[in-house]
Amino acid sequence: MENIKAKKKYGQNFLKDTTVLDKIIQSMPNNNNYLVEIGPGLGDLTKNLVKYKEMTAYEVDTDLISILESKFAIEIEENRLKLIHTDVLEAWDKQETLHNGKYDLIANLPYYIATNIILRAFEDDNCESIIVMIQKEVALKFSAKPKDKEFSSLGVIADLVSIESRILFDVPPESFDPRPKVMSSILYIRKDMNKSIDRDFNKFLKACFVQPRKKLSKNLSSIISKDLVSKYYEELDLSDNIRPHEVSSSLYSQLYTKVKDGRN
Ligand SMILES: C[S@@+](CC[C@H](N)C(=O)[O-])C[C@H]1O[C@@H](n2cnc3c(N)ncnc32)[C@H](O)[C@@H]1O
Repeated sequence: MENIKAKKKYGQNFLKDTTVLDKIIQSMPNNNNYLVEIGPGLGDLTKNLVKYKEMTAYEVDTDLISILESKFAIEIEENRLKLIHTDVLEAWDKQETLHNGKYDLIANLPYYIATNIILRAFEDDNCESIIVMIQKEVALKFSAKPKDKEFSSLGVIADLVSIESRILFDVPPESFDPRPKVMSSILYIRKDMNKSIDRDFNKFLKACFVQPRKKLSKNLSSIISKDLVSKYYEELDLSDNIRPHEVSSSLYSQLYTKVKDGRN
């Protein structure tokens, strides 16, 4: 590895296993979309991606930016790679999209903000596919289906915005330098470009799953009155004993519409 110390605060675990790098490249969707990478790090994944497509990479770490600028001087000069020095979440706050045109997001994400990044990518209307390395435990949540024990607010949202969401393969700690403490997985999500999610829906879901093993009705009564809970349960034909992970995504969507309309 270059003479650089990985920074914990930026979630830096550099992917060094070339077999895994090849497998990520093989997982790239076969389409004409532009590519966006978040956190190119030392550029090992970037080097492989830029061979196939024009792309933009967002990196927050100043030290890495100067390494990347000299490593990819030719690609930057030829406009095949655009390197943007910023916190990607701030970029999303400013411009709502990471690219003005349909794109796929490919990244080995910093674990400390991986969930936020995926949720932001769901809201970004130009982002079609998401192929990201994240902590396995979080990948299981995003790919879980109703009745799975991992089914949570993240599974509901992923289910509602996507045509497909699944784990492609696992990656062990030995594939990185430095090694993370946890197992990682590559998560693949193909969004349904006709669907979009109301930002407050996520807050509503968090309340529904606040005590995941308790009855959903109990969690709901912290945001609406018990009378309204009973009314909506009757209208949607929900059993009083139902637990949050047993409710389908479409029922959550209907329940949210009722709660929202009830407030207006
Ligand atoms: C897990 S490392 C992956 C590095 C490289 N892509 C690889 O696979 O070896 C995460 C990368 O995200 C960068 N990063 C962390 N927080 C970021 C943020 N808020 N915005 C943009 N990049 C960020 C880190 O500096 C680091 O380069």
